[in-house]
Amino acid sequence: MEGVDHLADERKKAEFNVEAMKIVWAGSQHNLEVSNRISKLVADDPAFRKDDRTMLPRKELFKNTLRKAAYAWKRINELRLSEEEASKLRFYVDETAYTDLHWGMFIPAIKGQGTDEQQRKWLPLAYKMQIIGCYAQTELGHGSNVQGLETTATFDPHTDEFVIHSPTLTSSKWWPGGLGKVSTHAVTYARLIIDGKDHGVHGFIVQLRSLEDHRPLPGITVGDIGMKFGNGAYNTMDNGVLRFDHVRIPRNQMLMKVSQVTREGKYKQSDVPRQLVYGTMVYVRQRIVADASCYLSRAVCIATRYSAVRRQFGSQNGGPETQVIDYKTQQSRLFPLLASAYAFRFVGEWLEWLYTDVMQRLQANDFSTLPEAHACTAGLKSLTTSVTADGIEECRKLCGGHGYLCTSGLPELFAVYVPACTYEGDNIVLLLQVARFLMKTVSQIGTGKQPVGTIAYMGRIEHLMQCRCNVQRGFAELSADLVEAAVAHCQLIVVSKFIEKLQQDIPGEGVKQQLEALCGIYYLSLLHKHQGDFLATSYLTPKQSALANDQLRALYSKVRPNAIALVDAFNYSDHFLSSILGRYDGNVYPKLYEAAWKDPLNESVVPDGYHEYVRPLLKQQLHTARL
Ligand SMILES: CCCCCCCCCC/C=C\CCCCCCC/C=C/C(=O)SCCNC(=O)CCNC(=O)[C@H](O)C(C)(C)COP(=O)(O)OP(=O)(O)OC[C@H]1O[C@@H](n2cnc3c(N)ncnc32)[C@H](O)[C@@H]1OP(=O)(O)O
Ligand SMILES: Cc1cc2nc3c(=O)[nH]c(=O)nc-3n(C[C@H](O)[C@H](O)[C@H](O)COP(=O)(O)OP(=O)(O)OC[C@H]3O[C@@H](n4cnc5c(N)ncnc54)[C@H](O)[C@@H]3O)c2cc1C
Repeated sequence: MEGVDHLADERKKAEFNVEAMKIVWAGSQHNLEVSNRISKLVADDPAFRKDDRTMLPRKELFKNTLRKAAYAWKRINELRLSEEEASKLRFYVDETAYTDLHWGMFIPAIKGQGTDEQQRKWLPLAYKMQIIGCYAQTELGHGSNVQGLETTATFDPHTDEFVIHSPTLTSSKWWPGGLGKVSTHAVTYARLIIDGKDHGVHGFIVQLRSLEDHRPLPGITVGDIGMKFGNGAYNTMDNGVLRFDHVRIPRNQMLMKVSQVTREGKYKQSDVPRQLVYGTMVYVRQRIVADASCYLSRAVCIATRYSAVRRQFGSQNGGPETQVIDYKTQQSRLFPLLASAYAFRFVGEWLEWLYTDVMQRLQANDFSTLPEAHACTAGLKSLTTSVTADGIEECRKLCGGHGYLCTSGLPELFAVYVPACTYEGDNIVLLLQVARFLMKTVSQIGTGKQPVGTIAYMGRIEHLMQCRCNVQRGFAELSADLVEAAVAHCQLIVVSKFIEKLQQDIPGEGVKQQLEALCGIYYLSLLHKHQGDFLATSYLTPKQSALANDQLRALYSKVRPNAIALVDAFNYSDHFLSSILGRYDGNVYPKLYEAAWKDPLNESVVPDGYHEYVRPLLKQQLHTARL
């Protein structure tokens, strides 16, 4: 029924102030106000329609994305939106586009690795979108191993230029978003060669296409790498391939904050760690962690609302069947994901703080916290994206058959999100970085160096203090176990940041109690999942393990009446969710029925192809039957 809130009874059960929880989720009253305003702006504008996305053929889909990106830029300028508002607009438009790489990687790379002079030259052009850039690092044969890149940038002292070249097929740049069809420029990573000596990988600004007619410049071969997983989803992005045939660029287009090449061809290293060349990746990993809670909460919102609408079995005396959300099995799959969405929100806030702190220290030439920042961004990126990708798929299953329909919103959400486990660092490769950091810490504890920050706890573990280990010995052999240790370390960070959040003043009736329950669900469900490890290492007795499980079930019951209100607190509009199963009013069945008839296949009663391919079969059967 139109206009009726089918979830109204559920909402009445809430034991906390939902408006106050919205503020906690948004981060502040101000953030909530901006979110509300920009979300409405997008939802009310038919130019941002997205319900047809999974039906469009690639070329049409891509053109549509170009139109939306241009329109979004026009609105940002017309309405004089601030950077914060513009980035919210991007969030609510909810469509991956070349602009993500322009704003999210090209500009940060120039800011992080360019000299002041280079920033003065390139940033104003990029900010006005008079040039459009991408981040061209990965190659056909090399992704995770950045030091293994093959593209070369050879200094020519006669002309004061670098010659950018792709010496082999495997050196072709492959994957960069925005590269395939749109970018005019790329921050390109290549091996710096001076006088035959290889100085390793550095970043260079290279123009790819003419600013007049958009054609590739001489020596450049560029195009899109083809369709990716899922309908709609990441196919709005032009991930590209790029080859250089001795392309010349002026010397001052090497990004020279970390190291420089002089007019005479001398290589000079600044007094900063070479890892700053990887700085853009650290920035984006931190952004990805913040985003994980958004994607997971979307899926959880859909699955929770639908689980309250859906009924199966358990009818008493002809009454209604049981809401599937009341089954403990459903709760044990759904509520830990609900708790994870909140947990990732808070750890994302903390990571943003950590990143800002590290950047301020770098300005003052204090590089001491860089290794921890790298380990935290890499590890949390890996943990949160893996849990979120798996969580979206679990939410699809929680919605039964209807979750498989594109109109549930879940298939596209999964398809667009799952590459986050790979891009910006394969999740296992990143966990190995964390493991290396942990092993290094252990090796230093023995020498009396007290660990601080997120690894401070290691200094309090008795047997680690006795440990005398070498970072590399046995590392490869034990790497699968070390990856598990790295995940456990990251989980500890998430849990401790959730607990720290609870120690803050949190206004709003019942809000803190709900967050305490969710925090309990988060760590107890982890404890339950890994109880074998805890029992094997005698950190828990079987009795304690059983008690923890009892407590977990009790918390599910505590959260159950609040479940709908807890997902309402995410404050997502129906436009943003783009899911019939996740509709705010729970009016699922009539809308599913209505949507089916809008499918292009139902435009005609007799489908295209019937007369060519079906009718002849039927005729043949009639003929055979008569015989
Ligand atoms: C006003 C209008 C506004 C409009 C608004 C629009 C807003 C839109 C904004 C959108 C914003 C953001 C979204 C961005 C979009 C995101 C889309 C993502 C697309 C994807 C992009 C990519 O994938 S880019 C390519 C990413 N590639 C990788 O991640 C490669 C992974 N590999 C590596 O990082 C390295 O190779 C690896 C670390 C694995 C190994 O490196 P190597 O040099 O070989 O190092 P090691 O020998 O192992 O280590 C040496 C020491 O260095 C330390 N270390 C390594 N990395 C780092 C680092 N990053 N930082 C600091 N330190 C590091 C390492 O620990 C070792 O230390 P030790 O002390 O010697 O042990
Ligand atoms: C949608 C999407 C967008 C992207 N956008 C960009 C972009 O804008 N710019 C850009 O430069 N790149 C981009 N990339 C590329 C991306 O960064 C790489 O794909 C990523 O870094 C992983 O590298 P790889 O593909 O080489 O994987 P590989 O390293 O080849 O991984 C393959 C397998 O090997 C394993 N493996 C690799 N090394 C080790 C090891 N040392 N020990 C144990 N196991 C290992 C991995 O765990 C994985 O299972 C994008 C990729 C995708 C999918």
